[in-house]
Amino acid sequence: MTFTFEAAVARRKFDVSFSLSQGETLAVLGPNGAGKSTLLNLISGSLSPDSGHAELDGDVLFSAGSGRKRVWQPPHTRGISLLAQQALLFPHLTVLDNVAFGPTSSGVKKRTAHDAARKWLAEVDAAQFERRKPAQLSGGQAQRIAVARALAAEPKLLLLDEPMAALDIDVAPALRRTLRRVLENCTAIIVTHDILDAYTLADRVIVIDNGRIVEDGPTRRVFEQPRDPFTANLAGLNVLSGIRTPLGLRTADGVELAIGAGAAGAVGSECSAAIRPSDVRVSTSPPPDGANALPATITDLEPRGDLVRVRALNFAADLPPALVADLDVSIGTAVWFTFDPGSAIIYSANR
Ligand SMILES: Nc1ncnc2c1ncn2[C@@H]1O[C@H](COP(=O)(O)OP(=O)(O)OP(=O)(O)O)[C@@H](O)[C@H]1O
Repeated sequence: MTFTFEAAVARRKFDVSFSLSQGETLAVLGPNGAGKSTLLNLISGSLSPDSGHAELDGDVLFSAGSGRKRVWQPPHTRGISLLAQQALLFPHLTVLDNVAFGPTSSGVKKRTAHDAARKWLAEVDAAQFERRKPAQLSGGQAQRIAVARALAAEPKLLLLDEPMAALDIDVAPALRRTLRRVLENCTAIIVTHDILDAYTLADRVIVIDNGRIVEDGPTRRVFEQPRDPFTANLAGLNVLSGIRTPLGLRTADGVELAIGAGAAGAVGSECSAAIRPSDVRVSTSPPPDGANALPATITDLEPRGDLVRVRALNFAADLPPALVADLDVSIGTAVWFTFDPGSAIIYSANR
């Protein structure tokens, strides 16, 4: 089973293509308005592209554009289930009938559909709720039932639209554990704003910005070696981009930085370096040796746990509050960020 997708929607400035292998779980991340819902809508069939072509397991979902024979498969024949932020259960049906709904409407006998529904309810640890009506369930319980209902339809591709977003923070981890288990046997695409969802559920990540894919790769690599500022911010890393030099890299502003670790392309090629904000120091005068010093102006000071994030336009340092007080810095103060060569990792921009 493979899924191939290519679609453009001009009025939304959306132009994305990618493919997915059998059993792969792909996380889709990106800022608000990036095009994540547009992507899910195109795949599930609630939106039609201006041009493009998508195939699931050899079955054409849509085909449009010049030189292509127009194909449009309605949502219910695509072999795709969508799990939304809200459980959206049928209020008048019991939990069992809600989960059996997919199999029953595809012509399976009621008894067989109920057997399948019980199997899926057990799979999501919700067997005890089968006689209840949706109004008698908590948000977390209802979302479990929605997972069972989505899986009972035996989709070739499961779409998840921020499935944890509407849940209380204390029930999300249990649902995340359930999803981790059931997604092992599924091909799935999960839209999320949460890096933890991507780390725990996805083999691969794409980041969409302005309707284009700006990152695509295995989850760990994308977050450890981000190319895009949005991804770097999500991963809690500073990323500097520049040209590879024998010592490290030279930024576009001409600052020469020594970087001790990592592998990058040839001298003169484009590269990036990632540095944790907790590995960055701040001083209010230029360091005497001038090494690895980035001049900046503070744009923001924000509390982060027991540290304070001292932020400039594209760079940040996490410092203890007492140190921030000693430095006597505030928004608008000119500072120098410094870091040890060994605390940064360099990598090729064309990974
Ligand atoms: N119904 C619509 N009609 C016209 N344009 C739309 C419509 N829905 C979204 N858009 C536009 O398409 C672009 C992509 O929006 P989309 O909803 O796909 O982003 P998103 O990544 O899902 O954002 P969010 O994280 O805020 O949900 C945006 O520029 C948005 O304004």
